[in-house]
Amino acid sequence: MVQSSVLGFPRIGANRELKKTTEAYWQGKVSVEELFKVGKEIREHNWKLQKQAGVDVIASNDFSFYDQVLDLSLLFNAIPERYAKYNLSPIDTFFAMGRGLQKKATETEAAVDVTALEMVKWFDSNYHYVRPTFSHSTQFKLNGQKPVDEFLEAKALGIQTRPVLVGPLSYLTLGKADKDSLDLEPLSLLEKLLPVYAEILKKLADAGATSVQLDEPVLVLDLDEKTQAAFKTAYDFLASQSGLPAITLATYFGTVVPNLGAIKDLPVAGFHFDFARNPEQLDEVASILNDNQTLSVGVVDGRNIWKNDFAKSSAIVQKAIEKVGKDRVVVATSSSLLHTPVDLESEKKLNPEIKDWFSFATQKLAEVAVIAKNVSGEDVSAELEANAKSVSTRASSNITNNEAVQKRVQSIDEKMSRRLSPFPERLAVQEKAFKLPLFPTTTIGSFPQTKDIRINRNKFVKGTITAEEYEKFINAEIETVIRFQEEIGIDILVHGEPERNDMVQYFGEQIDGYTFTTNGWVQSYGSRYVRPPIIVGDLSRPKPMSVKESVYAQSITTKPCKGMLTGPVTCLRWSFPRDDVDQKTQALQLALALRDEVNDLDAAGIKIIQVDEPALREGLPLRAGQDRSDYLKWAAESFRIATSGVGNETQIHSHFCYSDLDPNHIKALDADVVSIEYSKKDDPKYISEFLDYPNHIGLGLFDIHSPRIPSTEEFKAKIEKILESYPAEKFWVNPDCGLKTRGWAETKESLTHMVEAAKFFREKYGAKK
Ligand code: MET
Ligand SMILES: [Zn+2]
Repeated sequence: MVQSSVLGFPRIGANRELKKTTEAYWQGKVSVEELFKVGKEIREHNWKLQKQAGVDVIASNDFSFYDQVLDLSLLFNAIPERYAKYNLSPIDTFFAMGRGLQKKATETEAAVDVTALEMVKWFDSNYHYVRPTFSHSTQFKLNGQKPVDEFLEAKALGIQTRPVLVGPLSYLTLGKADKDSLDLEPLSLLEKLLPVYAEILKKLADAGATSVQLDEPVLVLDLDEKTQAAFKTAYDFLASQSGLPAITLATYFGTVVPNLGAIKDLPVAGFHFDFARNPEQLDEVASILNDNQTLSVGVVDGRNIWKNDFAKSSAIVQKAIEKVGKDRVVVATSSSLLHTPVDLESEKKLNPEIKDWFSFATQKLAEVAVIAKNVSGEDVSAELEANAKSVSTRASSNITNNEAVQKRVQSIDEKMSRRLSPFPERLAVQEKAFKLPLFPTTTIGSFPQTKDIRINRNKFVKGTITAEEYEKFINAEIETVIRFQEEIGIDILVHGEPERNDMVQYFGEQIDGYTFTTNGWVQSYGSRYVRPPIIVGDLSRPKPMSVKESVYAQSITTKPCKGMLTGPVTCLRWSFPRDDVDQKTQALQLALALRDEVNDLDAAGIKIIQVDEPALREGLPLRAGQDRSDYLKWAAESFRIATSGVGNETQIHSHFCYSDLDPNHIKALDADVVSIEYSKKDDPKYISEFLDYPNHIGLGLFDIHSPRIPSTEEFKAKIEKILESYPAEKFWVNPDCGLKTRGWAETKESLTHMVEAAKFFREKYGAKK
């Protein structure tokens, strides 16, 4: 019998239990015991679910209260001194590293004030991991034994699991040197790190684990020779230790072929590869296996929601079987299912025709099991037949096809993606029109999404308040936000986005060709989950989407107020895209819809329009090469199509966050002003990369992921430092990102301090002139 395997299951709980208790814990509303209890319930539920679905190899340690990479930093004691010094409990240290912590002193405890570690996108997904941060003083040692505890928990239920850990090379490569140790190369820590890996693996073996999954997704990136060679060092070392569990080395999200040299001859028990994304790598990866190594064939896609095509997947697995034999093949999900919603069955409102095309994490469990049975020769003809029917109905459905949209994409001409005049000319016109001071202050768009806002939105969705009542409520929210900004002296206002449940979903709901879930939550970072809309067909905008709110906001203030839109690439990346049409076509369809919206805003008198593209970087193909340059071209083209229908006097802004942005990627967008995440960078090298960026930039001055309030002095010091190398006349003052996840109290204080600091420099520089 061919085995089935799942590399990891969503840990948020079927009803977002994890979010609810972690947030309650942070607010001091539930005890740490309650927090741990809920974690345990989620894990147990997930394991049982997988067992019942007939999955043979079930992961443990795929659970985390925040992030699985941060789990390792805690486990290996990679805790920078600025956190360690407070002697918090392990879980509180963990949360402090993940989200920062600011606490007033009490009679028994000292005050705490520390920012979060850097958070970065997990490969090309919208999941964010907390970047391991090393310094010369990092002392790896085991700090707790979470993987063992969770293994034992499953074992107590009678479920033998395969613990999963990020492997040593990925852990180090995804990390960085801390500010105080910038000359430190993470990879140089390998020798010190390996014994700690061996120690935890040994403990797992002692607890009864016979195999472990070590995730080495960095193998799908471009790796230098040194890193490639380090695989041999690391896995030889682990193989030389006695009594460790058998290791399956797992990669996903791409092809490993360019790095085959790194894994050839590694003394591991088996490999896992992503064949959902790169089926063509089969021949080459199979050729490096020795006679005993197993081949885990990832065919059930962990990154999308489309029903698996059993015939296609079975054929891939069959081919693997022909190469290495039945007993060495395992049918698996392509990656952890972390990136998919938990259960399709909780969707009660989906059009049944469309619902039949989908498969969420829970359904994917059954899919791996069925494919495994099928290739083992068991009779699953009923399942195969039903599956083939769903797949063919979707292909021929008229929900997916809209001829008018297809024609419009075909007729896009080059002029549509060019602004009227080059930036310097636009700038001259805009300076006259807006008369902005030096260091203009602005925010990224959203203001706190209060409980009141959510309650009223729910009432409106449920129909317990009328559209008029809801509009009145939203307008009052907008007014509050406008008055606050006026009061503290912000220069370019925003309306605060209170009407938006989410920056992509809000637009998706108004674009034909999209569909939505009611409970399809996916973890984005920590306790922040998103409900990605699903692109099922050709995309078009039947009517204006955001004009009403923007016009209202502008009507109640004399200061310029930005119109706010989500860009085509971000709409695409933060949705589940179609898998039957290429991404470029989907982006161009979105670009045309947004172009109509930008033009409508402009015509309605909104003269500063921000089109956010925070997902631009994450969509970048993971390896350099043709795919990557093609992507950059169509991504920039989509943005420019969306924003080039307006005159020179209209100022186009864009915003980018959560990523290591390369200024070259954003140049081609030709936005007049961009804002980028900067608060956690603090790295002069990074500024210098932006020096020749011709247009204006706001370097984000504070971390909106953390409730921490920077003082005016802190803002001043930051600005001062930036001004050492960055020209004042191009410099805008703003936070890292939108404030929707923050509370009002900290938002007010932080922004007030930010504006005070900007005013200070305005005076200082004004005096110089
Ligand atoms: C993740 S980028 C967010 C941009 C959006 N305008 C906001 O302020 O929330
Ligand atoms: Zn942002």
